[in-house]
Amino acid sequence: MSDSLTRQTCIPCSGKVPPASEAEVAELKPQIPDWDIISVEGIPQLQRVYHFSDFQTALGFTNKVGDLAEGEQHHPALLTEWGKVTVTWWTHALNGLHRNDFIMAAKTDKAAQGLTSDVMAPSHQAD
Ligand SMILES: C[C@H](O)[C@H](O)[C@H]1CNC2=NC(N)=NC(=O)C2=N1
Repeated sequence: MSDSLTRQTCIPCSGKVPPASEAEVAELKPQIPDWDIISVEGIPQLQRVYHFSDFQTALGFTNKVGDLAEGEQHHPALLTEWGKVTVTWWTHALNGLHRNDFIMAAKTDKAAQGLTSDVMAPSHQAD
């Protein structure tokens, strides 16, 4: 069993490193079930929208994600709106997805814990 994504750290990534294989994506995606894989101008990206009760909380979360990004030297696109933050991860150097993006998505989920006003699906509710 692989270690949880939140306990892993990003590796420095250059254009020489291959993007995540289909098998790797199939292994990693279930660990971040609330994220979508979208395609922007042919570049696959991980995206999730988080909901908050006001702008201040959304901005606080944005800054938390910014701190995470600086710590790992892997940076997302962040769109902060009233009560809402859209986070998008991909690896610019590869024009695609790398394990680093899945690690950061999992860490982003952890950073959001206790801050969001997302309505949780029953399958994700804690006992
Ligand atoms: C030198 C520095 O580590 C690189 O330019 C990093 C910075 N942050 C990055 N962030 C993301 N998302 N993709 C990259 O390829 C990337 N490269």
